[in-house]
Amino acid sequence: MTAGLPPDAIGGLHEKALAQLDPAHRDFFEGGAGRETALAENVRAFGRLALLPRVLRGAGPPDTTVELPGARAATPVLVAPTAFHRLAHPDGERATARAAAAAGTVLITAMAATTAVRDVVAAAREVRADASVWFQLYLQPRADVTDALVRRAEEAGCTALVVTADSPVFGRRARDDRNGFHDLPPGYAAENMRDLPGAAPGTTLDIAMSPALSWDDLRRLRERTALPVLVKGVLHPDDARIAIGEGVAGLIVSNHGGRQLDAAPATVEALPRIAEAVAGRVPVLLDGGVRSGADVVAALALGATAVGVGRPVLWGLAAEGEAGVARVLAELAEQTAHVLTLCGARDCADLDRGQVVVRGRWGVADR
Ligand SMILES: Cc1cc2nc3c(=O)[nH]c(=O)nc-3n(C[C@H](O)[C@H](O)[C@H](O)COP(=O)(O)O)c2cc1C
Ligand SMILES: CC(C)CC(=O)C(=O)O
Repeated sequence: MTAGLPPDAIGGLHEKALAQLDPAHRDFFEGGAGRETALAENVRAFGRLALLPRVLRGAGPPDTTVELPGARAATPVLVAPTAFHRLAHPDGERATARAAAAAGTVLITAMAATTAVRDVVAAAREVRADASVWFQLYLQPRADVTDALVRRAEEAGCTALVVTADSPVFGRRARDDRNGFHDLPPGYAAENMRDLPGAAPGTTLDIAMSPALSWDDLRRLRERTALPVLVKGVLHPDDARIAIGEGVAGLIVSNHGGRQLDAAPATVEALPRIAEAVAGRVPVLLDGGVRSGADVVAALALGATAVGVGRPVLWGLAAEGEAGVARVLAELAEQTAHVLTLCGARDCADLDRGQVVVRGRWGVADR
């Protein structure tokens, strides 16, 4: 179990998941790139932050709904895209989709899902007719493959596309190397990759990553879809400005949960400069290391419209399937509402940057 996690519902599910998962799959879900510095820092950076509550504001119970591209969410906690849910639980992405829909939040389903996007959206819509599912996309060097994936996401009923831009090459993950875990085991497949241009009928294509991709490819995508396009994996303020110039509908500040560039900063440390560069023109989301309602509220105060959670959802899924994911999402939503109330906030936007301070570095020295 990760050091420092409190013995709460999420911590309990984490422990249970670790005990139940096949060790190679556990390492795939838990691990990061290189020395796992970015992975650890994402969590630690939140731990360095404290919240300054406002008092006697007559705020009443907070309204936690957030407006997002192609979605209205009941809570600012979204499900970040993660691969291979059927390795965590036999119900896989369907279980995650049902729990996210029941929580009234957005599931960003992964291109590397072990369930086809049409089945993921159908599972979500069984629970809630207006459930929002976004499709996470790695732009493929073959444009006809990207186009086919986008058509699938559109036909399935996804309401936005999330282009992951932080993966010009696959991150080097020591745990996976040690375990020889580089492919899905027999009986599992990246179902979205089946029957694409260039694949023999019935077979799946490998997901390609390419350092040759550029903003031109993103522009090409935008010209071919009416769906809002968000870019995930932005850490540099200049990239945030370029993305806005390219007409993106939103940005996700992310270091891929510490699984790509290990030298990347903690996402919550990158957030204020991105929020400044964006200046409210599009929603800025963040993922990486969010483990509590206080983390969510700190990110909101620093300029995020909403956050994504990756591993905690996988812990819930591995431990208890749909019910486990539901518990994780309910816990984070409740904690968020509670912390907003304690901070005197009316809603998720009723916070400001001055309410977040760095522990040990705020106080006498700053006055
Ligand atoms: C097991 C695992 C698989 C992931 N797969 C993807 C993926 O296929 N596409 C993607 O854009 N991000 C992927 N991510 C990154 C997440 O979307 C997200 O950025 C990260 O998990 C957030 O950090 P957290 O796990 O600390 O919440 C993955 C993360 C994990 C842990
Ligand atoms: C299988 C990969 C494409 C999924 C991924 O992005 C990750 O493991 O971080």
